[in-house]
Amino acid sequence: MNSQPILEVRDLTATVLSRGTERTVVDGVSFSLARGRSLGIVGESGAGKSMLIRSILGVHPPGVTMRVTGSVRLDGHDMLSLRGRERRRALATSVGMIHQDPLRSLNPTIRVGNQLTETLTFTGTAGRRERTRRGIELMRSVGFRNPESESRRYPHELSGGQRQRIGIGAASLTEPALLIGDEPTTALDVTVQKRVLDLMDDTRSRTGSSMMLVTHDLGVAAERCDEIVVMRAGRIVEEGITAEVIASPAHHYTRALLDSIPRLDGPRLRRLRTSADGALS
Ligand SMILES: Nc1ncnc2c1ncn2[C@@H]1O[C@H](COP(=O)(O)OP(=O)(O)OP(=O)(O)O)[C@@H](O)[C@H]1O
Repeated sequence: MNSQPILEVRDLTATVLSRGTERTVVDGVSFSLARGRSLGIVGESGAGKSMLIRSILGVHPPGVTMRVTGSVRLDGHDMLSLRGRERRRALATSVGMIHQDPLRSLNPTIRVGNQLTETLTFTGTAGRRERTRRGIELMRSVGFRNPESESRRYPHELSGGQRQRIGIGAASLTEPALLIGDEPTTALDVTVQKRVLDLMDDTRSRTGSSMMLVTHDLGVAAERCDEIVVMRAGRIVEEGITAEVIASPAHHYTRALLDSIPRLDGPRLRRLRTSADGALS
């Protein structure tokens, strides 16, 4: 078995360039993720979690010019040196991406079954009949009871949880080495959140994928990930094995995030102070 980490990020720095000004949004980030393991990227809004993922994948926000330096080795690909078609091919075969709002990534005019199998068309892995069969099989595996008829629906005809199931199905279609969830359950209500996270866990056990889970919720990362990276203002302030970070957080910001996790047995919660309050450094 390949013992190389699935992802190795070294000194990654991303700077947004706009009208003669520069703003560093990811600042000297280094970490690695072993194959088969799961990593939670945690931090408040604006900490740089999404920009970190974008910089790793080389997918920048539309209309934004960015300079990215450092190195990213993903499933054997030297990501920062890849361009255009080569990069898209590396992403299509090695990475499955699950977004916060699957409506953003689903085409409203295409039936969900057809969208699911689009990736297979792109990677050229199967003929039309085989793709349809795989799409239906996949919908069943992500919890649809009547996939033959449900695959003919349009995205707006599904609930938020069902759409996220389609998102997870699409992300796992090619059994990628790395699944990335960018706040995949933030838009869902609590009971649906648990089912979607369970489905991601099941999918990982089926495909053997590693996982990066981006979330502002330390509780979710603590429950689902082997390791945690805590980000603040573009930097990593704490990282380690989940159980150790939770048992004895070294950084006061991690302690503040921990204090803000709702607990049924605990005292009333304090609101987490954010950078906007200016009190945490
Ligand atoms: N399109 C953009 N153009 C310029 N700056 C941006 C853009 N998107 C994000 N930023 C800036 O980059 C920094 C990091 O934002 P990022 O979206 O990565 O944070 P985040 O931790 O993912 O937060 P959230 O969970 O709210 O998305 C912020 O200061 C933000 O203002």
